[in-house]
Amino acid sequence: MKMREEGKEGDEEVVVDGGPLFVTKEARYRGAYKVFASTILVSIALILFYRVTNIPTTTTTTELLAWIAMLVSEILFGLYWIITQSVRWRIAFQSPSKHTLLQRYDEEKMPGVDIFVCTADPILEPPLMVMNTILSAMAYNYPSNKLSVYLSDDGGSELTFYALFKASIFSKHWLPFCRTFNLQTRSPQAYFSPQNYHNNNDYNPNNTTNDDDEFQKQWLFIKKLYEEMKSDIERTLERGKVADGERNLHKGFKEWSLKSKKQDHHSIVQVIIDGRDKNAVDEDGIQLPRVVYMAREKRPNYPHNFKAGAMNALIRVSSEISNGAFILNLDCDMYPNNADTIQETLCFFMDESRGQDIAYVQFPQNYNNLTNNDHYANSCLATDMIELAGISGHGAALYCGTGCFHRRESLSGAHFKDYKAKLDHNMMMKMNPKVEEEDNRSVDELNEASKVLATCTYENGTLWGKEMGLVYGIPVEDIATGLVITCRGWKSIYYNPERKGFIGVAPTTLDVALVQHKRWSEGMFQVFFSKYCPFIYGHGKINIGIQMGYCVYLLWAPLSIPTLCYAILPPLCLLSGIPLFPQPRSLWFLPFAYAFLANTTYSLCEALICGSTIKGWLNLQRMRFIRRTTSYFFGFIDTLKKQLGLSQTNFVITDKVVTEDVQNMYEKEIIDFGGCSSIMLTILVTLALLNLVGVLVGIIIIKRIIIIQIVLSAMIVMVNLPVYEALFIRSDKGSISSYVMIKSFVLVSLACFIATFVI
Ligand SMILES: O=c1ccn([C@@H]2O[C@H](COP(=O)(O)OP(=O)(O)O[C@H]3O[C@H](CO)[C@@H](O)[C@H](O)[C@H]3O)[C@@H](O)[C@H]2O)c(=O)[nH]1
Ligand SMILES: [Mn+2]
Repeated sequence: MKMREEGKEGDEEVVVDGGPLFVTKEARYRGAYKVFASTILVSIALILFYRVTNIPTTTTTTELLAWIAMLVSEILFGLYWIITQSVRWRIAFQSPSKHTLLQRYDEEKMPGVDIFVCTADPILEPPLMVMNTILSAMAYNYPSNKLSVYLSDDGGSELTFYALFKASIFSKHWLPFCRTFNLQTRSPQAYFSPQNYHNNNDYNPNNTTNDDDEFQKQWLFIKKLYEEMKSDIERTLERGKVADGERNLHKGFKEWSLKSKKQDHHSIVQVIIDGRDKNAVDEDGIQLPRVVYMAREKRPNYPHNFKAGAMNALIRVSSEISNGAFILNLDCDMYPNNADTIQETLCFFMDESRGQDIAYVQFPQNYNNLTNNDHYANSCLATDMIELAGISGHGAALYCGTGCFHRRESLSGAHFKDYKAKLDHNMMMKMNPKVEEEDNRSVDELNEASKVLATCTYENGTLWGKEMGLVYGIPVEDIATGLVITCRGWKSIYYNPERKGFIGVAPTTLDVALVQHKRWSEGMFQVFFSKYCPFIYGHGKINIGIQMGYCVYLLWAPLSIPTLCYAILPPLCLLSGIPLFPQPRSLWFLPFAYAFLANTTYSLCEALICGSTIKGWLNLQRMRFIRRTTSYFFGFIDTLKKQLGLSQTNFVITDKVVTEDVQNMYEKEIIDFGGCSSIMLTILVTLALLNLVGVLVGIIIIKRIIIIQIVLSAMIVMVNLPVYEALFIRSDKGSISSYVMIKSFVLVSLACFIATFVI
């Protein structure tokens, strides 16, 4: 097949053999979806019409207020529903063709790729886990002289440095092993886990025949080496410092000879494996990729801007050392799970006709520790398979902070039109891409030259964090940065391949899950409130579908308000006999029933299509309720506080360590309420009890006019069954304390008293 393409500049024609490097397909049945969505839109309109035309005029002010609160809630729910539509109109799937890429470009023409791994705390993020990410990144199926792996350590810890040093030694055996047996899973921990042998075709001792002696021997040997590295790293972590004897093994340890604290130390850059060194080879004599350790300078009176600050320092340091044309950004727990991912991704960037304007390629976040029914709803199946692909249908992707490949120029701040002009200029001048001059500096010189770029003062008076690099001041630096890049005229790709590209660790306690969602909802609402609000900042720059797509997430926090209204007002009004919904006999009942049933059925079907179970879907409904009434609510309050200048941006790191009893509870899919903050639990329990009382009272004094309220409260009771269990039946560590129970009882009694007797 031949593809002809008009050269954009002049009359030159580019003729490419073998077709494009990737194709985009759109999902079918979108027309049917639009028809369905219009019926819901009609029912929303009818509901609002009913609310407005039936405002109670002859009754008490309380009733009037309750009615107005319901009206406002329904307006907000309705608006949010409308916002979530654009991501369901045009769902795009991408398929790259790496074989075409490999035919067209040989190794020499492949661009440099720099991989950034961020870690921040050796206790919350165990160095062994981080090293598994590093090792699988080093083991990518990619010419090693074009590959550099950077570890940013915001913990500034010699323990992490020690682990990296150990991993660099182990890699000399690990990389040849991966290559020889063509493994796909290249994180040693994942490869050696029993699970892997179950669901992977990778060469392994269980499915090889007897004549594979060589493999068996190697496997045992490598496994032993891995176990040794693991115990060295873990022993050192337990001891809390590197043994004196081992400090002499690498001169980098000298950096810690002065007293240095996590938040107070000078900048450290150590090239651990020098990609140019002819002696830096693995056991097969093949060149190793470059490995660099960086801990940027931290001083108590300098804001360090969390992960965004670390990334920006990495951008600068890497530009000094390797200056790869593409950058892969990984959280320390997200290990590469497919050895060919780089080649697949380059298909997007290097496609002759559509590649130029692509700034980044984002992969979905996947986890390897989910339970069957995913009881903390960590997996976001519909988000990954539909919503993000839906934004992609409009030509953009959300940058989600990990599992994302960037073009160096766009991440550093270039506008697409400037980039394009430069590119066209170079083409016109028939200039070859600048041939990199051989860098003759020694490792020590490189370290020293790079250190300067990672100091606290380096960014003073520069545009870093504003116009350059990742955006500062927002806890979801990733989302904000992606939006800014998109508004600079770049396109981006969301790619969800069949074999997962990256796999990380999902929260295993309710507390961690809720704290994470609080940071996200708060951060995203801050984006909405900031100058980056997609409707304003993006106006005229990105299409409305993308603007709406961003707001699906940016508006999580305010969604807490109508949800709380819906969870509090109906049961309270039940107690005082105030009807808030039309009677079942009235025709107005229909739009309410339809909107509810149709939406629920749709969401269930969508979840099942995306691979969820029915129980998993129910769990998602529960977690949504819990998140909206706690995490999002606090995210909402804190955003307002921040707008008023009462609080500052914070970043609570997700704990990635799992103790044994937590793990046991998690595997049995029992919700661990134990560690949750008492105020979040009080809200949860109060709402659960209030609705329980509502249902009971409703059933006793059953009146037709309040049937919808009873059903609504009954739904909330159903969703909250595990809460009652943790209150009244369980007595383990993960149950709810009697302190919280008493507080909530008092609150509910007070509310009931007021509702029944005062109103
Ligand atoms: O001061 C900091 C804080 C965090 N991190 C790193 O940032 C990453 C993400 O932190 P984590 O606690 O795991 O947060 P998550 O909620 O799991 O992360 C998601 O959400 C974040 C924004 O809220 C993004 O930065 C992440 O990329 C995205 O995966 C980790 O590798 C951390 O080591 C730093 O490097 N420096
Ligand atoms: Mn994480």
